[in-house]
Amino acid sequence: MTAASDRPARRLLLVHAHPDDESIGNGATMARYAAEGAAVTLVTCTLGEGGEVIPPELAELTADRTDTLGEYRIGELTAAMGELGVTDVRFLGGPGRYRDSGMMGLPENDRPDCFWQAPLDEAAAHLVAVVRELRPQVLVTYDEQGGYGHPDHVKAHQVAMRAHELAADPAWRPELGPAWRIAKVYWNRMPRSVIEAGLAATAAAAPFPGVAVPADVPGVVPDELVSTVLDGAAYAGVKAAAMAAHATQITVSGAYFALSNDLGQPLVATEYYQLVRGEPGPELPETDLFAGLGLEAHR
Ligand SMILES: CC(=O)N[C@H]1[C@@H](O[C@@H]2[C@H](O)[C@H](O)[C@@H](O)[C@H](O)[C@H]2O)O[C@H](CO)[C@@H](O)[C@@H]1O
Ligand SMILES: [Zn+2]
Repeated sequence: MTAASDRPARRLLLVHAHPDDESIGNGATMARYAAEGAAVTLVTCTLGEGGEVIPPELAELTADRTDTLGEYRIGELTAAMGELGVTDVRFLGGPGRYRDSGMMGLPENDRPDCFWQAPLDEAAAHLVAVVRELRPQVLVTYDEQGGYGHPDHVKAHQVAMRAHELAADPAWRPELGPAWRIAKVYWNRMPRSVIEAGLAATAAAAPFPGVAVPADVPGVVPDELVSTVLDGAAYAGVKAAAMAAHATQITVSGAYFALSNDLGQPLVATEYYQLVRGEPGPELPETDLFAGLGLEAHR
């Protein structure tokens, strides 16, 4: 167990479904807090084995050919985290423990080894062990829809929220370490006005054959649900580089990006959140995930 004096004062835990989600949703946030000396830990729940592959020269990696995309995406994630300065990167239950479940409704959803089929408390126990080891004050994950309905995103939400609850219960699995209550939980959000303006700009610039619609973008909500706005302008470059490192999944073109569906989206450095557990800081919208925790001196 790390002594309290050896831990950074501010500790942030992010839970994501696949390699690439962290850079798309939180790249600037992760880079900021890493640069400020906070502890930033990423837990990714699958290796993304079921993904499509953009570069033709890597096409044989897919599940229906050599089925080596998961291993390859570990390398992409390592490179992306190097761009952000994030050094603590973990896979839930260890690399390959839970396999990518595929898009909702596909036969992959029924594989016994996929994340969607994982028993909730079994998966949550792996995360409770991380929470009780690290003692983060802030947890970031997706909303109940997993942002856009992908089964691994929905499950990542369920596991993160369940682990938040169980980690704080001293009677639950005490062998996983002393209980720890994470003070603040945030869901990734995108204000509707921001994405509508960004998609209009994308359509005008036309960097890709198509343009996404708001329903394609994770976590879109009415602006008033956003509690926290992190201006990541200073980290826009490293966020773009981290996204580009996930080259099997993402193509970056200037201020825009596209997934393998070739539908352009704005690459936004300001990142938005909704506080769903814990108390907000004194000023709204918050501009710091640790606002209100008395840790301002540790920036
Ligand atoms: C951002 C994200 O969650 N990507 C997932 C997603 O990938 C999408 C999927 O392959 C879809 O069929 C494509 O049209 C879309 O462009 C992709 O982004 O699902 C994959 C399979 O579960 C997953 O590996 C990928 O990380
Ligand atoms: Zn994903």
